[in-house]
Amino acid sequence: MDKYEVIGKIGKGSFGEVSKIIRKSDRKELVWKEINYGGMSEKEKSQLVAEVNILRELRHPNIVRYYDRIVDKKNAKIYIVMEFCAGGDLGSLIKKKQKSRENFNEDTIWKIIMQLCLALMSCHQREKGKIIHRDIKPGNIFLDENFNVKLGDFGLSRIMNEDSIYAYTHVGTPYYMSPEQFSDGKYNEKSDIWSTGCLLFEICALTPPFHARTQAELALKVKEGLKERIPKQYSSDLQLLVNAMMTVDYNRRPSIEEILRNPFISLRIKENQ
Ligand SMILES: CNC(=O)c1c(C)[nH]c(/C=C2\C(=O)Nc3ccc(Cl)cc32)c1C
Repeated sequence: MDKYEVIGKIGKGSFGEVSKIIRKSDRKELVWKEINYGGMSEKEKSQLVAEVNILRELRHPNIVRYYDRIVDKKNAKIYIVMEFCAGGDLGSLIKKKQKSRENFNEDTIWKIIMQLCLALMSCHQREKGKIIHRDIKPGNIFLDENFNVKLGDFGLSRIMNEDSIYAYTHVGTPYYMSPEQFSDGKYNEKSDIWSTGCLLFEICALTPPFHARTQAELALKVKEGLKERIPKQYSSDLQLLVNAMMTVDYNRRPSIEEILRNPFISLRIKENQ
């Protein structure tokens, strides 16, 4: 713990508090996420260790970089040290745009979604077995000082799923839950594609694709898949991509490889690289 100086809390990550820290050896700005494993079963604890080990090996410019972990046995806490993203989370940025009624320009949207697709590809195609995120949402995507997009909490959410007591510490309507998850709780890499489609819709429309007062109502709307068009200022390419990613039947929903093979997508990647 004394390798780092704590600056202060900067956010409530999905499964624990995030604080900004400074590494004393080189004054590098970092963050750590504090996870209290006190109430965890042995199974959950070993799953947490497995998830952190997966996080350690993920190296991609669009995935939040893992640096270190500290286990504080006395207080039953684990601190996961990760890269600092000065731009904060995409959720806050969307809220700001909503307030100022200012839409993202189309080029920025393509840059964001392409980086996310590249992050997803590196995890869905991982040779040691695909990693599924399960919790893609604006609050889990971070921006660095150059507006590069970083997917956070990769893999951690696998242990913190609905049957974990920790899953309910973070509230919020599951706006991005896929039809197959609502139907039979089945989750696969196509579910990450659905959530990314919902995210793309929200970046364009500055509001989630489905609104409901109850989860039951949300489930119905999601399974119907009926949503508004994205604002007409955007190209049909963008609308086509949202529609493809939000295909209700996951067997017909494109894989990340298919999305990145699509000409109007791959062209944008080349333009933005
Ligand atoms: C108001 N909060 C912020 O502006 C903010 C900033 C500048 N950074 C963050 C969050 C993270 C950050 O900077 N790096 C992170 C790595 C993993 C996770 Cl789960 C979160 C972060 C936040 C929430």
